[in-house]
Amino acid sequence: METSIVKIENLSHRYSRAWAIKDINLDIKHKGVTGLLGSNGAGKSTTMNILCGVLNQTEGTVLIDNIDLRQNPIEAKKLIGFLPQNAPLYLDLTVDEYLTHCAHLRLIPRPQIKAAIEEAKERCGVAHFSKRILKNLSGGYKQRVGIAQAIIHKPKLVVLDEPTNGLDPNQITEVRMLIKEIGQERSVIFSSHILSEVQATCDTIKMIEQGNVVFSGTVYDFNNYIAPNSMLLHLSNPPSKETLKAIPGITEVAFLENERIRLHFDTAPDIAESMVEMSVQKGWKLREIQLERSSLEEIFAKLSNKNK
Ligand SMILES: Nc1ncnc2c1ncn2[C@@H]1O[C@H](COP(=O)(O)OP(=O)(O)OP(=O)(O)O)[C@@H](O)[C@H]1O
Repeated sequence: METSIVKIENLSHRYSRAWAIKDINLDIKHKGVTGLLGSNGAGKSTTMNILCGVLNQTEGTVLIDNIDLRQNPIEAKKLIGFLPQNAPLYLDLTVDEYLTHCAHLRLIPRPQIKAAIEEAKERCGVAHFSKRILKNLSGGYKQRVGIAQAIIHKPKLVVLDEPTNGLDPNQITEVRMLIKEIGQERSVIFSSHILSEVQATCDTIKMIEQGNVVFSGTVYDFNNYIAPNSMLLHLSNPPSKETLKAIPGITEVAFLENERIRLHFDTAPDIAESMVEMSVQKGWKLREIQLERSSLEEIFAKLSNKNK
Protein backbone atom coordinates (compact mmCIF):
# COMPACT_ATOMS: atom_id res chain seq x y z
CA MET A 1 0.00 0.00 0.00
CA GLU A 2 1.25 3.48 -0.87
CA THR A 3 2.22 5.46 2.23
CA SER A 4 1.53 9.19 2.57
CA ILE A 5 4.11 11.94 2.95
CA VAL A 6 1.71 13.65 5.39
CA LYS A 7 -0.78 12.00 7.67
CA ILE A 8 -2.70 14.28 9.99
CA GLU A 9 -4.97 12.63 12.53
CA ASN A 10 -7.56 14.37 14.71
CA LEU A 11 -5.63 17.62 14.68
CA SER A 12 -7.07 20.46 16.76
CA HIS A 13 -5.58 23.74 17.87
CA ARG A 14 -6.79 26.31 20.34
CA TYR A 15 -5.42 29.86 20.66
CA SER A 16 -6.24 31.03 24.20
CA ARG A 17 -9.97 30.20 24.30
CA ALA A 18 -11.09 29.75 20.68
CA TRP A 19 -10.48 26.64 18.58
CA ALA A 20 -8.83 27.63 15.26
CA ILE A 21 -9.00 24.10 13.82
CA LYS A 22 -10.98 21.14 15.10
CA ASP A 23 -10.44 17.46 14.43
CA ILE A 24 -8.72 17.73 11.06
CA ASN A 25 -7.74 14.53 9.25
CA LEU A 26 -5.63 14.74 6.09
CA ASP A 27 -3.64 12.36 3.93
CA ILE A 28 -1.26 13.78 1.36
CA LYS A 29 0.56 11.81 -1.34
CA HIS A 30 4.29 11.77 -2.10
CA LYS A 31 3.99 13.67 -5.38
CA GLY A 32 1.78 16.36 -6.85
CA VAL A 33 0.32 19.66 -5.78
CA THR A 34 -2.29 19.86 -3.04
CA GLY A 35 -4.23 23.09 -2.56
CA LEU A 36 -5.38 24.04 0.90
CA LEU A 37 -8.33 26.24 0.12
CA GLY A 38 -10.24 28.32 2.61
CA SER A 39 -11.51 31.82 3.23
CA ASN A 40 -9.70 34.27 5.52
CA GLY A 41 -9.44 32.91 9.03
CA ALA A 42 -10.47 29.37 7.98
CA GLY A 43 -7.42 27.82 9.65
CA LYS A 44 -4.99 27.35 6.75
CA SER A 45 -1.97 29.03 8.33
CA THR A 46 -2.59 27.32 11.66
CA THR A 47 -2.65 23.91 9.91
CA MET A 48 0.48 24.72 7.90
CA ASN A 49 2.40 26.07 10.88
CA ILE A 50 1.64 22.89 12.83
CA LEU A 51 2.48 20.74 9.81
CA CYS A 52 5.89 22.40 9.56
CA GLY A 53 6.62 22.16 13.29
CA VAL A 54 6.46 25.94 13.84
CA LEU A 55 3.46 25.68 16.17
CA ASN A 56 2.70 22.92 18.67
CA GLN A 57 -0.79 21.52 18.28
CA THR A 58 -3.22 21.31 21.18
CA GLU A 59 -4.39 17.83 20.16
CA GLY A 60 -3.77 15.25 17.44
CA THR A 61 -0.88 13.75 15.50
CA VAL A 62 1.16 14.79 12.47
CA LEU A 63 3.24 12.16 10.69
CA ILE A 64 5.73 13.27 8.03
CA ASP A 65 6.76 10.21 6.01
CA ASN A 66 5.73 8.13 9.04
CA ILE A 67 7.86 10.18 11.47
CA ASP A 68 5.91 11.72 14.34
CA LEU A 69 6.63 15.45 14.11
CA ARG A 70 6.21 16.02 17.83
CA GLN A 71 8.28 13.07 19.00
CA ASN A 72 11.05 13.41 16.44
CA PRO A 73 10.95 17.02 15.19
CA ILE A 74 14.49 17.27 13.82
CA GLU A 75 14.20 14.20 11.59
CA ALA A 76 10.69 15.17 10.45
CA LYS A 77 11.66 18.78 9.68
CA LYS A 78 14.57 17.62 7.50
CA LEU A 79 11.90 16.37 5.09
CA ILE A 80 10.06 19.70 4.93
CA GLY A 81 10.69 22.99 3.12
CA PHE A 82 8.49 25.85 4.30
CA LEU A 83 7.65 29.28 2.95
CA PRO A 84 5.54 31.02 5.61
CA GLN A 85 2.96 33.66 4.71
CA ASN A 86 5.46 36.53 4.90
CA ALA A 87 8.69 35.22 3.38
CA PRO A 88 11.35 35.53 6.10
CA LEU A 89 14.00 37.18 3.92
CA TYR A 90 16.98 39.12 5.26
CA LEU A 91 16.59 42.08 2.97
CA ASP A 92 20.16 43.41 3.34
CA LEU A 93 21.71 40.15 2.10
CA THR A 94 22.31 39.25 -1.53
CA VAL A 95 20.49 36.24 -3.00
CA ASP A 96 23.67 34.13 -2.69
CA GLU A 97 24.37 35.25 0.88
CA TYR A 98 20.81 34.53 1.95
CA LEU A 99 20.70 31.09 0.35
CA THR A 100 24.11 30.22 1.84
CA HIS A 101 22.71 31.12 5.27
CA CYS A 102 19.64 28.92 4.62
CA ALA A 103 21.84 26.04 3.43
CA HIS A 104 23.76 26.19 6.74
CA LEU A 105 20.50 26.25 8.71
CA ARG A 106 19.38 23.19 6.75
CA LEU A 107 22.61 21.39 7.75
CA ILE A 108 23.67 20.79 4.15
CA PRO A 109 27.30 19.50 4.28
CA ARG A 110 29.73 22.33 3.38
CA PRO A 111 31.15 20.76 0.18
CA GLN A 112 27.61 20.42 -1.20
CA ILE A 113 26.40 23.96 -0.42
CA LYS A 114 27.52 25.69 -3.64
CA ALA A 115 25.88 23.08 -5.88
CA ALA A 116 22.67 23.11 -3.80
CA ILE A 117 22.43 26.92 -4.10
CA GLU A 118 23.06 26.85 -7.85
CA GLU A 119 20.41 24.18 -8.36
CA ALA A 120 17.78 25.96 -6.25
CA LYS A 121 18.46 29.28 -8.03
CA GLU A 122 18.25 27.59 -11.42
CA ARG A 123 14.95 25.88 -10.55
CA CYS A 124 13.42 29.14 -9.33
CA GLY A 125 14.77 31.33 -12.15
CA VAL A 126 16.85 33.65 -9.95
CA ALA A 127 20.36 32.63 -11.04
CA HIS A 128 20.89 35.95 -12.86
CA PHE A 129 20.20 37.85 -9.62
CA SER A 130 22.82 36.06 -7.48
CA LYS A 131 24.57 39.25 -6.37
CA ARG A 132 21.41 41.39 -6.08
CA ILE A 133 20.48 42.63 -2.60
CA LEU A 134 17.09 41.16 -1.68
CA LYS A 135 15.40 44.46 -0.94
CA ASN A 136 16.10 45.51 -4.55
CA LEU A 137 14.18 42.56 -6.06
CA SER A 138 10.55 42.82 -7.21
CA GLY A 139 7.84 41.07 -5.16
CA GLY A 140 7.70 38.14 -7.59
CA TYR A 141 11.45 37.56 -7.45
CA LYS A 142 11.51 37.87 -3.66
CA GLN A 143 8.87 35.13 -3.60
CA ARG A 144 10.99 32.98 -5.93
CA VAL A 145 13.95 33.37 -3.55
CA GLY A 146 11.57 32.36 -0.74
CA ILE A 147 10.67 29.23 -2.70
CA ALA A 148 14.37 28.59 -3.45
CA GLN A 149 15.14 28.47 0.29
CA ALA A 150 12.23 26.05 0.73
CA ILE A 151 13.68 23.55 -1.78
CA ILE A 152 17.41 24.05 -1.18
CA HIS A 153 17.77 20.85 0.89
CA LYS A 154 15.63 18.84 -1.59
CA PRO A 155 12.84 18.13 0.88
CA LYS A 156 10.20 15.50 0.14
CA LEU A 157 7.50 17.99 1.16
CA VAL A 158 7.29 21.68 0.25
CA VAL A 159 4.74 23.82 2.12
CA LEU A 160 3.93 27.28 0.77
CA ASP A 161 1.56 29.58 2.66
CA GLU A 162 -0.28 31.87 0.20
CA PRO A 163 2.76 32.10 -2.13
CA THR A 164 1.09 34.34 -4.72
CA ASN A 165 -0.28 36.87 -2.25
CA GLY A 166 0.48 40.44 -3.31
CA LEU A 167 1.96 39.51 -6.70
CA ASP A 168 0.87 41.01 -10.03
CA PRO A 169 -0.92 38.77 -12.59
CA ASN A 170 2.25 37.90 -14.55
CA GLN A 171 4.16 37.06 -11.41
CA ILE A 172 1.23 34.93 -10.21
CA THR A 173 1.30 32.90 -13.45
CA GLU A 174 5.07 32.41 -13.15
CA VAL A 175 4.94 31.32 -9.51
CA ARG A 176 2.07 28.90 -10.30
CA MET A 177 4.16 27.33 -13.08
CA LEU A 178 7.07 26.97 -10.71
CA ILE A 179 4.83 25.28 -8.11
CA LYS A 180 3.57 22.83 -10.74
CA GLU A 181 7.13 22.03 -11.81
CA ILE A 182 8.24 21.38 -8.23
CA GLY A 183 5.16 19.18 -7.74
CA GLN A 184 6.31 16.84 -10.50
CA GLU A 185 9.06 15.43 -8.34
CA ARG A 186 7.87 16.01 -4.76
CA SER A 187 4.78 16.83 -2.76
CA VAL A 188 3.78 20.49 -2.61
CA ILE A 189 1.04 21.88 -0.38
CA PHE A 190 0.06 25.46 -0.89
CA SER A 191 -2.69 27.53 0.62
CA SER A 192 -4.92 30.05 -1.06
CA HIS A 193 -8.26 31.72 -0.60
CA ILE A 194 -8.61 32.05 -4.39
CA LEU A 195 -10.63 29.24 -5.91
CA SER A 196 -9.41 29.74 -9.51
CA GLU A 197 -5.82 29.63 -8.36
CA VAL A 198 -6.25 26.27 -6.67
CA GLN A 199 -8.18 24.93 -9.69
CA ALA A 200 -5.40 26.06 -12.04
CA THR A 201 -2.45 24.72 -10.07
CA CYS A 202 -3.45 21.67 -8.03
CA ASP A 203 -4.16 17.99 -8.53
CA THR A 204 -5.95 17.69 -5.21
CA ILE A 205 -8.00 20.11 -3.14
CA LYS A 206 -8.45 20.09 0.62
CA MET A 207 -10.92 22.73 1.61
CA ILE A 208 -11.03 24.08 5.16
CA GLU A 209 -13.84 26.16 6.54
CA GLN A 210 -14.15 27.32 10.14
CA GLY A 211 -11.40 24.95 11.16
CA ASN A 212 -12.94 21.83 9.56
CA VAL A 213 -12.12 19.97 6.34
CA VAL A 214 -15.26 20.31 4.22
CA PHE A 215 -13.95 18.86 0.95
CA SER A 216 -11.13 16.49 0.04
CA GLY A 217 -10.73 15.17 -3.48
CA THR A 218 -9.34 15.78 -6.96
CA VAL A 219 -9.80 19.06 -8.82
CA TYR A 220 -11.94 17.09 -11.29
CA ASP A 221 -14.30 15.97 -8.47
CA PHE A 222 -14.37 19.49 -7.13
CA ASN A 223 -15.22 21.03 -10.51
CA ASN A 224 -18.00 18.50 -11.00
CA TYR A 225 -19.29 19.25 -7.56
CA ILE A 226 -19.47 22.98 -8.17
CA ALA A 227 -20.67 22.76 -11.78
CA PRO A 228 -22.96 25.67 -12.59
CA ASN A 229 -26.65 25.09 -12.02
CA SER A 230 -28.09 28.40 -13.13
CA MET A 231 -27.87 30.66 -16.18
CA LEU A 232 -28.76 34.21 -16.99
CA LEU A 233 -30.53 34.88 -20.30
CA HIS A 234 -31.31 38.14 -22.06
CA LEU A 235 -34.38 37.48 -24.27
CA SER A 236 -36.05 40.37 -26.09
CA ASN A 237 -39.10 38.29 -26.96
CA PRO A 238 -39.39 35.79 -24.09
CA PRO A 239 -41.99 33.05 -23.86
CA SER A 240 -44.16 32.66 -20.75
CA LYS A 241 -42.78 31.39 -17.46
CA GLU A 242 -44.81 28.19 -17.89
CA THR A 243 -43.26 27.50 -21.33
CA LEU A 244 -39.75 27.85 -19.90
CA LYS A 245 -40.58 25.76 -16.84
CA ALA A 246 -41.91 22.95 -19.08
CA ILE A 247 -38.47 22.51 -20.73
CA PRO A 248 -36.91 19.24 -19.47
CA GLY A 249 -34.10 19.97 -17.00
CA ILE A 250 -35.31 23.45 -15.99
CA THR A 251 -36.22 23.50 -12.32
CA GLU A 252 -36.85 27.19 -11.59
CA VAL A 253 -37.57 30.33 -13.64
CA ALA A 254 -37.25 33.93 -12.42
CA PHE A 255 -38.02 37.00 -14.54
CA LEU A 256 -35.65 39.84 -13.58
CA GLU A 257 -35.34 43.48 -14.71
CA ASN A 258 -34.14 44.53 -18.19
CA GLU A 259 -35.43 41.46 -20.06
CA ARG A 260 -33.16 39.18 -18.00
CA ILE A 261 -34.30 35.72 -16.92
CA ARG A 262 -32.55 33.40 -14.47
CA LEU A 263 -33.04 29.70 -15.09
CA HIS A 264 -32.03 27.04 -12.61
CA PHE A 265 -31.42 23.59 -14.03
CA ASP A 266 -30.52 20.15 -12.77
CA THR A 267 -27.48 18.24 -14.00
CA ALA A 268 -28.25 18.28 -17.78
CA PRO A 269 -24.86 19.46 -19.21
CA ASP A 270 -26.05 20.65 -22.64
CA ILE A 271 -28.94 22.78 -21.43
CA ALA A 272 -27.31 26.05 -22.56
CA GLU A 273 -26.94 24.67 -26.10
CA SER A 274 -30.63 23.62 -26.11
CA MET A 275 -31.66 27.09 -24.97
CA VAL A 276 -29.73 28.72 -27.83
CA GLU A 277 -31.28 26.33 -30.41
CA MET A 278 -34.77 26.78 -29.01
CA SER A 279 -34.61 30.55 -28.93
CA VAL A 280 -33.59 30.59 -32.62
CA GLN A 281 -36.40 28.16 -33.58
CA LYS A 282 -39.06 29.98 -31.57
CA GLY A 283 -37.92 33.56 -32.18
CA TRP A 284 -37.21 34.46 -28.52
CA LYS A 285 -34.47 36.86 -29.68
CA LEU A 286 -31.57 35.71 -27.50
CA ARG A 287 -29.15 38.60 -26.88
CA GLU A 288 -26.95 37.07 -24.16
CA ILE A 289 -26.52 33.82 -22.27
CA GLN A 290 -24.26 33.26 -19.30
CA LEU A 291 -23.72 30.22 -17.07
CA GLU A 292 -23.44 31.28 -13.44
CA ARG A 293 -20.79 29.69 -11.28
CA SER A 294 -21.23 29.54 -7.55
CA SER A 295 -19.18 32.02 -5.55
CA LEU A 296 -16.66 30.67 -3.09
CA GLU A 297 -18.97 31.66 -0.24
CA GLU A 298 -21.83 29.65 -1.77
CA ILE A 299 -19.56 26.65 -2.22
CA PHE A 300 -18.35 26.90 1.36
CA ALA A 301 -21.95 27.11 2.56
CA LYS A 302 -22.98 24.14 0.40
CA LEU A 303 -20.03 22.02 1.51
CA SER A 304 -20.38 23.00 5.15
CA ASN A 305 -24.03 22.00 5.16
CA LYS A 306 -23.29 18.77 3.35
CA ASN A 307 -20.79 17.82 6.01
CA LYS A 308 -23.05 18.53 8.97
N1 LIG B 1 -1.83 33.86 17.30
C1 LIG B 1 -3.15 33.81 17.33
N2 LIG B 1 -3.84 34.08 18.46
C2 LIG B 1 -5.19 34.01 18.51
N3 LIG B 1 -5.96 33.67 17.46
C3 LIG B 1 -5.34 33.39 16.31
C4 LIG B 1 -3.90 33.45 16.17
N4 LIG B 1 -3.58 33.11 14.88
C5 LIG B 1 -4.74 32.86 14.26
N5 LIG B 1 -5.79 33.01 15.09
C6 LIG B 1 -7.22 32.78 14.77
O1 LIG B 1 -7.36 31.44 14.34
C7 LIG B 1 -8.26 31.35 13.24
C8 LIG B 1 -7.58 30.70 12.05
O2 LIG B 1 -6.55 31.57 11.61
P1 LIG B 1 -5.52 31.19 10.43
O3 LIG B 1 -4.51 32.29 10.36
O4 LIG B 1 -5.03 29.81 10.63
O5 LIG B 1 -6.49 31.23 9.17
P2 LIG B 1 -6.13 31.33 7.62
O6 LIG B 1 -7.06 30.40 6.93
O7 LIG B 1 -4.68 31.13 7.39
O8 LIG B 1 -6.53 32.83 7.28
P3 LIG B 1 -5.81 33.90 6.32
O9 LIG B 1 -6.09 33.48 4.93
O10 LIG B 1 -6.50 35.18 6.68
O11 LIG B 1 -4.35 33.90 6.66
C9 LIG B 1 -8.74 32.76 12.98
O12 LIG B 1 -9.97 32.93 13.64
C10 LIG B 1 -7.66 33.63 13.59
O13 LIG B 1 -8.20 34.86 14.03
